[in-house]
Amino acid sequence: MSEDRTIPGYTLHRVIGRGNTSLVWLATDARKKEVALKVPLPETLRVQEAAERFGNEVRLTLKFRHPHLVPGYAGTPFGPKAFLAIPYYSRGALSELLPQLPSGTLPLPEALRVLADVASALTYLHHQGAVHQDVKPQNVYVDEQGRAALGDLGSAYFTAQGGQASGSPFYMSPEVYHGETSSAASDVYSLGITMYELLGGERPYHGNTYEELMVAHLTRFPAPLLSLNPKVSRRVARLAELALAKRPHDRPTADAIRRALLSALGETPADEVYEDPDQEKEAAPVPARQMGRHGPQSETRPQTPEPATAPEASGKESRWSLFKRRK
Ligand SMILES: Nc1ncnc2c1ncn2[C@@H]1O[C@H](COP(=O)(O)OP(=O)(O)OP(=O)(O)O)[C@@H](O)[C@H]1O
Repeated sequence: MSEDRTIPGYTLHRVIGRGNTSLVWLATDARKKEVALKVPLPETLRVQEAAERFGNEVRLTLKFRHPHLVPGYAGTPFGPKAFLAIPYYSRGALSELLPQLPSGTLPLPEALRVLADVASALTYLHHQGAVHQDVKPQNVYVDEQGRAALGDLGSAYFTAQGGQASGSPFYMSPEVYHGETSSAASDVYSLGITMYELLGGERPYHGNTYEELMVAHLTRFPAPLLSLNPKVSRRVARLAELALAKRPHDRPTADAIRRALLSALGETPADEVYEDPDQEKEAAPVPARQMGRHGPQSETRPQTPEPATAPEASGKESRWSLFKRRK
């Protein structure tokens, strides 16, 4: 990515991050509001799988609306003008925030809150029939109020439409290591690893290579979370351990984890209610096949991308309704 890139409507200030796919700029929009602009790296545009991944992130980020998913303000999924505008989180990703904290970890109530927010985002995605596939602290952003948003939808897809299983080796479920299709339960496994990291202070499995990590995820069992942090409630610890079950159907749902985390915070969990999810799914099917970073190469031609520069804060995009409490 050349650093002289211009994006109409934005003033680019400085580069704040660089991932495998994109360069991230601090920018201001026409109203002088700070935003983060993700712009694909030149190599991303050259490699079809990487370009599809960026395009998928743009399309799904603009599509989904939930208070704990990083929202998309505007974007163009494909081509030399591709970009994605999202909120700027001054503290960076959670993985970057943790080492800056004196204890290297969040105080328990803040960790429970962040995890409850991520579990809430997953509950929403799973309710929509989608899987995230890359849940990890590198993809969680925490705002100044301590509320978390899950980002990086580049690997996400609707299960009904099919997609390529993928993930990050420290967080990837046994079935994905086996090359099987990922499901909501695979996301729950990655959430379980993240729970260990935030509540226990360390990841449950270690390894220096992909193979070592694969062996650990497939054959080992985690230490009891309470032995790492006795302050965690029994119910939350039990669910974190169950989230790491080797068999997907033995794992709890993201919603069960969300409820346990909120209960541990002393709150009465409300049901999450969403507006017309079927209409949403049918409204804009996503050609997100064969997007994986660890799976076999695509044999499927991607569908023709639709132009998708979304108006910023159009007012029509909020399909999510606030949590409602049900008896
Ligand atoms: N909204 C944001 N606010 C502040 N910093 C951000 C934001 N988005 C990304 N960053 C910074 O930019 C870095 C790279 O972003 P990210 O990891 O999303 O890049 P990517 O190339 O899209 O992802 P991947 O490496 O998974 O392909 C992050 O680690 C973080 O430091």
